[in-house]
Amino acid sequence: MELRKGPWSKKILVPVCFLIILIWIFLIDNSLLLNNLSGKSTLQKPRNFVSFARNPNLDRLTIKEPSLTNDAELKRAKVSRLQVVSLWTGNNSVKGNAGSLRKYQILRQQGLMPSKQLPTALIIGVKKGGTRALLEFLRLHPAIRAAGSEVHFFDHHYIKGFHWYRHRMPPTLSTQITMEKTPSYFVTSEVPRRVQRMNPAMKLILVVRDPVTRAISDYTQVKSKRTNMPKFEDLAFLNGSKIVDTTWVPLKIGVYARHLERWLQYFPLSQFLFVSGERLIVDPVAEITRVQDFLGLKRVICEKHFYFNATKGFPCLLKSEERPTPHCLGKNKGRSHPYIDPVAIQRLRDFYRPFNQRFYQLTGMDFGWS
Ligand SMILES: Nc1ncnc2c1ncn2[C@@H]1O[C@H](COP(=O)(O)OS(=O)(=O)O)[C@@H](OP(=O)(O)O)[C@H]1O
Repeated sequence: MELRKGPWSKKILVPVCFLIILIWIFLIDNSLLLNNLSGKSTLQKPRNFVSFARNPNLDRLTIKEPSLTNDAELKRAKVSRLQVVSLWTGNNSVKGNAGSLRKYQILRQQGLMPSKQLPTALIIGVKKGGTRALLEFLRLHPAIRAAGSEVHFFDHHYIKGFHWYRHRMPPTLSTQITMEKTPSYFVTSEVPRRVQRMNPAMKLILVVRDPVTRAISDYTQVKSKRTNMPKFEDLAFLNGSKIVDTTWVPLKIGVYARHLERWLQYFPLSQFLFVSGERLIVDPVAEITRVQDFLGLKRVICEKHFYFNATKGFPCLLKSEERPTPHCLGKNKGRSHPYIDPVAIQRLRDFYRPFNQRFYQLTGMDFGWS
């Protein structure tokens, strides 16, 4: 049928064309956005953490789809295909710039609402081991979301219940891992049983550091907040003798084997990853790679995220969840330590030696503390 020419047909044709172009732009835009959200990231199988050797094939491993037995699982599987999206919002609520709000709009249209979940991985310690550095580095991964501050649920707030705990967590998608770090968990006797009761499959990450330097670091922290702090040597040995005061908490924490033995009554070794606090400083990527593998995540965090700050003497981040510019951890991380009598240090090394050896035996890793 021939379309009649004239001013009337122009009046219809122009808005119709305009409308078609608008719809077309909208569809293209959304499909691009959804492609981005659908994530090219592939989850990996967790692997045996004991080995330091890297397996290049791991990059291509994918988690097998579980057998789908009912509608709910089928729905979940569909959802899991829309993989990782960064939920970097800087706080616990789903706020953000126009771009991220738009992402959430699209996610909602897909029936994907981020929600707060209980953690499935914990950094349990040790205090002054480098736990903050590890957590901040891990937060660079779009599939990891972590509570910003120490939650202390399993030691201080257990009575408040799982609802309280879950509420402290950031919102996540089903494909993201929720985590938190509270270094006192490792040394608090009730914690392993409580964690096991909540989730027997919990992944447990322990950052360890030479127990002598750890104790000095612990002491330095307390000293920075207190005036008239006795000397380290006076606290570490009983009444000016050569006998180590094993009741002094900064020294007790360093008997890692004892604490680990307690945890091993509740969790198999395969659920632990032991991170070297020393290596986290000299080669952060090596340690972060092990953690990503342990968590079954794609190796996203790499050399390009770090730079070495010579003034601070530590690796720092080029950008992070909170800040788009290069920055280091706070002033209270990487403090200089006071002078300690080398004789006292040697005595402490002798004290820790058998416990360290036992720890190496238990973990299957030699951390090289002399
Ligand atoms: N990248 C980077 N920047 C700064 N500091 C770093 C880093 N990596 C590891 N560390 C070491 O982390 C030590 C503090 O450990 P934690 O974060 O576990 O301390 S705390 O338990 O949370 O208080 C801290 O101990 P001190 O050196 O005694 O301050 C550092 O040695």
